[in-house]
Amino acid sequence: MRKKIVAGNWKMNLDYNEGLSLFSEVINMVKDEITGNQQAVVCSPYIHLHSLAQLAKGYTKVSVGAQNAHQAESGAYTGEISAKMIKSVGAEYVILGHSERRQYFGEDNALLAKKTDTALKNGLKPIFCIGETLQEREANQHLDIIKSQLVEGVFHLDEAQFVQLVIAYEPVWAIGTGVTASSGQAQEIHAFIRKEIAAKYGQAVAENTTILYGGSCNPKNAPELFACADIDGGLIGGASLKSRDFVDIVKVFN
Ligand SMILES: O=C[C@H](O)COP(=O)(O)O
Repeated sequence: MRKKIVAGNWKMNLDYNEGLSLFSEVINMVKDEITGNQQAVVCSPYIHLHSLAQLAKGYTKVSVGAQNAHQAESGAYTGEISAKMIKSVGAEYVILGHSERRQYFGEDNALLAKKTDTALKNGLKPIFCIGETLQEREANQHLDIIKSQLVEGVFHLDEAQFVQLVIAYEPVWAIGTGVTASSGQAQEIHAFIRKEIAAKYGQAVAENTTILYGGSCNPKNAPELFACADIDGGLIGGASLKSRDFVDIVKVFN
């Protein structure tokens, strides 16, 4: 049975104190309300990571992650943060390849392949994001785009490495727009992703890979999305900034 995960991506929001109080609320709600085996992951800005990891100690259903990591182990990269640093403060996950990193910071599949290698080498679990733009979908290129993101970004990994990954499908046109992919559209792509993983790593690996949906996911639409056979949770942006909404999404798997 593959792991169900709901990951919050705070993006560049919340100062230090705001982040700590939101996270404390999340922990308290998860402690009291989560009855299943699902995992809540909070991916915060770097400044919060150490404190959040301390607060999460002893709460096995809540983990902490970063939103990016550099591809190099260390060195003269002013302003950057390494995977080893992230791991050293107690984070378990790192988001890689988010469409905002691809769009605004020019991150391409080749760079993301290196970032994935470095994250894994340092014991972080990448939440590897893939997804097409509206233009690509309208041109009927979405399956090709998603396949190339997988092939060029993560299919160089051996099986032992690949099983550490979580994949997140985020159609770019659904991120922060209020337009969610329909459950049918999302399921179609998740099934496609699982089929590609099966072709590369075999059915057993594919069956055990957690594939998240992201893009305007909220407590209202999450139940229908998460009921789909190949959707194992969500990567949540805006709704993760409200403790009640985020935990209500986590609770879908109760
Ligand atoms: O990482 C999260 C996604 O970008 C989704 O963001 P959103 O829930 O605000 O649409």
